[in-house]
This record gives sequence, structure tokens and C-alpha cells, in this order.
Amino acid sequence: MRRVRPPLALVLPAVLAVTFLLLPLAGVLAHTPWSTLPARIASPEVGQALTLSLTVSGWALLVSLVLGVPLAWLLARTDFPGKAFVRCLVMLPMVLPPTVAGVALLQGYGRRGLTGGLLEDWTGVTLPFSTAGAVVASAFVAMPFLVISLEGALAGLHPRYEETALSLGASPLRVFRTITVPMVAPGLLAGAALCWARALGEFGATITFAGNLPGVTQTLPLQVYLLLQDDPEGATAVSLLLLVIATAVLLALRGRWLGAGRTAADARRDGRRGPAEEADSGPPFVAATGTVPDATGAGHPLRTTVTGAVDLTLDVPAGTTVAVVGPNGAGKTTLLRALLGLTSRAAAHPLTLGDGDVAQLPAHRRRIAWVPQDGALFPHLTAVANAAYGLRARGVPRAEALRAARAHLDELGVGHLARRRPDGLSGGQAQRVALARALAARPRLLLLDEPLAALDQSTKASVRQALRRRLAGFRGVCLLVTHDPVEAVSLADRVLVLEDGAAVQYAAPAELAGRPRSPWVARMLGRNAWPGTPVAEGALLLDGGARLDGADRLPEGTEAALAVAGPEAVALHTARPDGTAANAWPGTVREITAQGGRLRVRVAGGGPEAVAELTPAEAAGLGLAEGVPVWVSVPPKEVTLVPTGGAPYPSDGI
Ligand SMILES: Nc1ncnc2c1ncn2[C@@H]1O[C@H](COP(=O)(O)OP(=O)(O)OP(=O)(O)O)[C@@H](O)[C@H]1O
Repeated sequence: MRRVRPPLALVLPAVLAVTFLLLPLAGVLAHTPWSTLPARIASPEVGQALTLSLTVSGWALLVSLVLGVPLAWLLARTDFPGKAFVRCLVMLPMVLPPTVAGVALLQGYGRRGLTGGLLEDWTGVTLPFSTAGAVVASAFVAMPFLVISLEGALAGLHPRYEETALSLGASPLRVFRTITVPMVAPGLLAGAALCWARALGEFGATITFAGNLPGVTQTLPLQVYLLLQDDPEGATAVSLLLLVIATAVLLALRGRWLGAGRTAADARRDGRRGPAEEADSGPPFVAATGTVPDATGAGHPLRTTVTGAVDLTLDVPAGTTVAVVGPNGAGKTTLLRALLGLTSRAAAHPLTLGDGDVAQLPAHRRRIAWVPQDGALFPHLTAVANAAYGLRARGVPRAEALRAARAHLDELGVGHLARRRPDGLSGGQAQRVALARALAARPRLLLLDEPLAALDQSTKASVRQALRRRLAGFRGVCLLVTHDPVEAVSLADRVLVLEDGAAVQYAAPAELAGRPRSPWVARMLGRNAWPGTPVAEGALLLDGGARLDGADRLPEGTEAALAVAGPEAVALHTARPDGTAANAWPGTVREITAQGGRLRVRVAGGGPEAVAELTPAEAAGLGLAEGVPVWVSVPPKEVTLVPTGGAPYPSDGI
């Protein structure tokens, strides 16, 4: 952090605030009867009150954990009617005067309260003036600290970890136990410690509700209050004891709340090993002996109709990889989440994977594995434990699951990293582990959400190669969301183009490249695309008003079509070209970019916008530069006319 000279107007009140907080504590230390302190603290009365305080605060913590952890989870992870009211209710004991809390407890659970009589009849337990009552009073005021701290930690935990675990076959309870709780452990621990410390120091609600009976409800804070009347030195000595305990709790929380400890980012940074260290990371795992199960058995074709925010039908043979492409907001992620059963915005019904309809099953029983964009590896598990997660969730014995997980890691070239945690893996390694984890779960449908998006070019190429090799042996259907045309064309057998939640085209990559049915796809593939309406056989009136002749005859009744031409087919001239009355128009050079060894020149204004591809020598010969006026021409035989609208599927079926 940059050091600045703080203004005096801020320093003075801050110093006063510290003094204000410090003086009472200094007063306790100054007036502590140090010579008699050991004897006083060791006295039977203090011992009894301390034991009672620890017992009561321990039980209050237990009650808060049992009731408060599920409540915090519901508040953070679900929506239900009256949620705002419940959240207020949870916080109320923090702002109530403790004596008011005690009165409220008497009215609720006292002998003449709403439920006290019933409780006594059924269980024989009377809460007021009993240790159980002191526990109830402490839990009432302390539980909010746990709930609020844990809810905050849960809100900071992105749900994709839990959703990924569900997609690997873990039941919601198992996900809670093996993913949620370990991942929010620091927040849970901090909340538990604060809750316990608050229960230990509880005074007002306890004395009001449970009274002040030595050995039964007289905890240390109550004893301090009583001692103050005729033995102030004794009160100071016992106060010091409570102060020491509270300080110890704060010191234990230091790393989290007082900023003196290592941050999670520090830990991640330190945990990430460089390439030099990689070579030193111990012997690689013994060559795996497990088999890679998804390569055997019958395949699982996908048949489904999705309705809602995404509206389409898919019928995909087993072993097919489908790239799902479309502009931002087209509905790609919504489609994947509908198949997983994780969104209410769209539903897949029916959803047949091989022999059975899984539409009615919850996410964890559908056998649809999902790899989110960043892989969402579970940070508290090693790579091999991550990869074994799905098999363990399905009850495969530990040793067998680990053996199979290692085989999958080996297949993807990351077997030697099996014992690393995710924070010690590079982006490309993490993606391979995430893919191994998904495949090891033996899914019938594999969903990959932009698996290579976050990788640099060279890593991308090697992970793409590993992915292609691995998908070749996968017997289910793989849907792969991507924005990258190279990825779509090189990895997929079919490409599904989505726009505004609907399928615009579903075709083989070659068909898509040659006859794209939407300007977005054509441009994604680096081609010129001009939408228009047919005016004559083989001619379009473009949306901008120009006429373009093409090589194709459009089917009778075509209402809208797209004229497509590669940038290499577009010619640029310094003056109107002779002999090409058709398909020539003037414009101005707007942008010149390098692509490989060639230049791409964007021309706009005057006619339809066009991109031409030239060699640098050609561009120099034409004197091209941004702002230079030119003529554009495209030979009609180079212009493909593609009907748009209508069914997205090619005539040869799917
Ligand atoms: N929880 C939600 N509530 C309401 N609308 C949503 C929600 N999630 C997504 N949407 C909307 O649904 C549409 C499709 O979103 P989706 O995330 O599926 O698009 P996408 O194709 O995956 O986009 P991107 O390429 O940007 O990831 C968008 O218009 C988006 O704003």
C-alpha cells in the first residue's frame, strides 16, 4: 500500500478512539491484585463459575451450530417467502438490550410463557432458573454471530463449485458436507469462535431468564457483577480472566479479521509453483493401472426438447461433439443449465440419454457432467481427489476410485500432478484436471463451457489437442460452448448456432463455413455476410438498398437470404472497375489489420460494408491507408446465397 502522510484532522480523533478503548483495559490491569491473583482465580467459587461458563457457552455453541448452520445455508443459497423477515429475526438479538431478550425468553419459554408449560409437561424440563435456561439465553444472543458470519462466507462462495459437484453425481447433502463446509471453513470457524465468545460473556439475558444460582446459572460474568458490590478487587481479578479468554479468541482469529495473517491470495500465490519447481515435485505417480471406463459400453445419444428462455430440439447421435456458438446473451449457458436441471428459466423435457428419460431426475442423478469456464476445481482437494470425486460420490471404493482417477489424469497428461492442489496448477493443467474429473464420473452427456477461453495461445493449442484426443473416445454426446471459430471447427462434428434462445443453424463445420445462415456466424468465420431479400433469380436487394448478384438460385418462396463471400474474393480498386457492372460499389478504407502474412482491409460508406484480404504488396500498389477512397467488387460467381429463417437443420438430417 502507498504510504501517505495522514492529515492531522483524522489522526487526532483516531488516536482518541484508541485511547478511549485502551484506558478501561489499562484500568483493569492497573487495579488487578497481582499478589493475590493466583489464589483468587484458583478459588472454588471462581472455578465453579468458570466451569459453568465453559459448559454453558460450549452447549450454546453446539445449539447454534446445529440450528444456525442450516439456517445460514438456506439464507445464502435459497429463496423463500419471508426471507427478509427471517434475516431480520436472526439479527434482532444483536440489537436487543439483553434484559429485553431475557424478558422475551421468559414470555416464550418461561413457565407462564407461550410454550414453557407444554415443555414442562412433555419433558419435565423447566428452563428458567436452570443451567439449560442459561444455555438457551446464551444461544439466543450468540447464534446471530455464527449465522451472519457463515452466511457471508457462503455468499462469497460461487455456487458453481456446488453445482459442479452435483453434476458429478454427489447428492445435495454430500455436496454440503464435502464441498460447502470445507470451502467456507474459515468463515464457519470465525463465526463459531465469535458465537462462543459472545456466549461466554453473556450476562443480561441470562440473569433475567435463568437467574443467578451459584453452580446452576451463576456464570463468570454474573459473578463479576456480584463481586463488584463487596469485593471490587475480586471483580477485577475475574474480569481479567474473561479479558484474557476474549483476547485469546481474537488472536486466534487474527489472520481473518485483524489483517495480520496471510490472505488467501498470498496463500494462492505462494502455493503456485513455477516450472522449475515442477521438475522437482517428486516422483510422478506410478503408471496407472485403472481403465478409462467411458471408452467401453454402449453409447448415449441425446434427444431433447428445450423450452423457455431457450427453445430448440436436439437429436444427436452418440459420440458426437457439438460446438454451441452464438453472440453474448444468445442462451448458451442457459441451454447447459437447462440440461443440468439447474435453472428455472428453461427446461429440457424430454431429456433422453441413451435408453432413459432423465428429465424428472434431480441434477445429481442425471449423469450429465459439467465443466464450467474456469474448471471450478475444488481447492481443498488434490488433483487426484478432484478427479476421483464423481466415482466416490457414486459409492466406488476409495482405492478403486483413485486408481481410475489417476488413469484419467494420465490420459490427459497430468498424472504427475496428481498430488498437487489446484492452487499449484497452471491454467492449462487445471483445465485438464477438470476434464479428467468430468470424464472419470462416467457421464452420459458432457457439457464444456468455454474450456479453452482463459488459456494463452500455446497452452490453448496443447489443451485443444488433448481434448480432441480424449473426446474421440467418449461414447456420449459432448456439448462444447465456445466463442472461438477455430475451436468450433477443429473440435466439433456439428455446430449449433444459437441466437436469441433459438437454433439458427445446426450443421457440420464445412456446411457452416460454406453456407452460414446468420451474419454473426459468417463474420465469426471471417467471411462477408450481407442480409437481404430476393429480387430476381440469383439476386438480392440488400438491407442497405444495394443489389448483389450471386451464384445460386434461391428456392422458390424464399423470403430472406444472406449473400456470403470470403474476404479473398473481394477486390479493391482505385477507380470504378470496368466490365463489372454488377457487385461494385464505392467506399472508404476504415481499418487495415494484419492476419498471418496478409492484410485485411475494412471498407465502409457508400455501399455495403466489406472486408477484403490482400497481400501487403497489393495494398501498397493501391496506396491503401485509412481514409483512402476505393471501389469494391465481388464477382457474382464468388457470392453464395443462403436462405435464412425456417428450420435450422440441413436437408441431410442431423
Ligand atoms: N438468472 C437470470 N435471470 C434473468 N435473465 C437471465 C438470467 N441469466 C441469464 N439471463 C439472460 O438470459 C439470456 C441468455 O443468457 P446466457 O447466459 O445463457 O447467454 P450466453 O449465450 O451464455 O452468453 P455469454 O456468451 O455472454 O456467456 C441473456 O439475455 C441474459 O441476460
